[in-house]
Formats: sequence, structure tokens, C-alpha cells
Amino acid sequence: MIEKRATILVVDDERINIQILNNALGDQYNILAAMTGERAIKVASESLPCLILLDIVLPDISGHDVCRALKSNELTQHIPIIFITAQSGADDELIGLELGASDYFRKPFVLPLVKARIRNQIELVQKTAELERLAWIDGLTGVSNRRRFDQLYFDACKYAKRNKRRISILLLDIDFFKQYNDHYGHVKGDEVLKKVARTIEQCASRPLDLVARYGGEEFVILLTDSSESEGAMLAEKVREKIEELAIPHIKSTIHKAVTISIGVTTSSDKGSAFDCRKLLEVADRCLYEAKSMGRNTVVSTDFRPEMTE
Ligand SMILES: Nc1nc2c(ncn2[C@@H]2O[C@H](COP(=O)(O)OP(=O)(O)OP(=O)(O)O)[C@@H](O)[C@H]2O)c(=O)[nH]1
Repeated sequence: MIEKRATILVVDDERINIQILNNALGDQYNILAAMTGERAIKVASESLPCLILLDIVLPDISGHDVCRALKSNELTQHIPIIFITAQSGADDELIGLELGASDYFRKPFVLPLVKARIRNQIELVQKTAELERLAWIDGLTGVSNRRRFDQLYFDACKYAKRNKRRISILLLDIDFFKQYNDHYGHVKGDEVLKKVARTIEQCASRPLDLVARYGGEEFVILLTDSSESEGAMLAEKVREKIEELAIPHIKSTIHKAVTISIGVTTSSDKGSAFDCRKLLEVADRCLYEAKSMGRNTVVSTDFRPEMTE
């Protein structure tokens, strides 16, 4: 089943062909159009359509060149491309398929066939996207899972080093959670994990904030482009919000309610070498310190490379 109205980019230098495809597909899909290769690359990178129908013969660069450019760009390489061409040689088809195209349409169009094949392609794109999404989500809490965090964290570190920006890591761990499970049972424990995850997400809600489940009862927040004190301030806000949930925990020796401890570290904005692993190590040490200071506490420090030597 197609879930939402998908966008298709039609690239053809003849207006009549764009019109034919728009008439045939416009009631089901959003149609964008481009009449040159350069324009196609620009529209594709800006609009990220679900599918591209690409004529081989264009007035500036060839459809094959457009395909090459799109497939070598991280942003657009996953967009399926179907070539449309009046040329019918097997060599042309082979070149296109080897460049990564998904299919071929010949002109003049056999519209029922065009529609059926487009539908199949778009269903495939949407199912793949849904599977990718599910592979990144923690099944219990609905936040990103550890695999997703590892992937995005690596990218964020590269971005921060290259652009001399700060990133902050917050490691959050529920206090006395073993005792909670032992006393209230795992089903109630799971409910606490869900509530804590939701609260963390509500606090770290900017578009670039990443909240992930880091391990059993441990979560992580990644702030990209954060300021020096932002991480510590956010951590304090999350700590307070969890306390305000007032989830009874009679086995907690400190509060009789569920609380969390948080370790925070922020990289320097000088672009000085830090490796992702060391930043996490420092955050983990801060978390350990927060636990030993009595829990329900935030410990924060600015990262310096010598800290882990
Ligand atoms: N209900 C539930 N419990 C989990 C899950 N994952 C991990 N846990 C439990 O989390 C508990 C973590 O216990 P510990 O690592 O000893 O930590 P703690 O009791 O919170 O102690 P401190 O962190 O020192 O305050 C263990 O009992 C795990 O079984 C889960 O998905 N659901």
C-alpha cells in the first residue's frame, strides 16, 4: 500500500512528454519537472523526490551524467531513477542499469505499464524506508537505538571536528533500577523506561537533538552544535522533569521516587583532536561520579584530550 502522496521528478527536454506524464500521474503523485540536466540535479538535491524519471537526451548534459552525479551524492544516491528514452539499443539500457538506474521506459509511453511500474517502484521505496526506520528504533521505548546512535554520533564528531563546533554528550542512567524491577516487577520496570524515554524526548526536542537508548536502563542525548553550558543546563532540566514525574520507588534510598543520574561532557570548539570514544568515556566517568555523589545528580565537565590519557 502507498502510504502518502509521493513526489516524482520528471526530467525531459520536451514539454509535451512532461505534460503526458503529469496528466497520467498527477492525480496520484506530486509532479516536479526539469528540462535540463543541471536543473534536474538541483531540483533533485533540494526536493529529494521519491523517484526520478530521466530522459537520456537532454540539451546540456546527458541523462547518464545526471544519473552519475545523483548516485555520487550522499543525499540523492538512494533515489531510484527510471530512464525514459526513444533510443532502444540494449547498450543504452545496460549503461543506465550499470550506473544504478532501476528501470527503463521507452517512448512513446504505454501509460498503463508506466503507471504500474512506477507504483511498484514507489512501494519498494516506501517499504525500504519503513524497514530502515524500524531498524533504528528501540522497540520498547520508541527512541533511537544504540546502532542508530553509533552511526549518527560518528557523523556528528566528524562534523564538529571539521567545522570547529562543540558537541555535548549526556549519559543518563536510572537510579536503583535493579531494586525497582526486583520490587515492582519487569513489566512495571518497562513502563518506567517508556516514561523516562518520553520525558527525555520532550526535554531534548530541537531538530538536531538525538535521544537514544544506550543500554538497558541507560539513555544518551547527543547535542550537535551545542554551546558550552547547554549540555549541563539540559541535563539539569531532564533530572528535574524525571523527579517531577514522582513515580513511586520505595526501594530507592534517596528519594522514594524514580530519579536519574547524568554525566555530561562538551567538546572544545577549537577543533582540537578528540575521538568519539574518549568523549563518551569522559561522559561515563561523570555519570559514575554522579552515582557516587549520591545519585539524582548531574556532573558535567568540559572535555580535554588529556583527561583520558
Ligand atoms: N524492566 C526492564 N529492566 C531492564 C531492562 N534493561 C535493563 N534492565 C534492568 O536494569 C537494571 C540495572 O541495574 P544496575 O545496573 O545494577 O543499576 P541500578 O540498580 O540502577 O543501580 P545504579 O545505577 O547504581 O543506581 C537491571 O536489573 C536490569 O535487569 C529492560 O528493558 N526492562
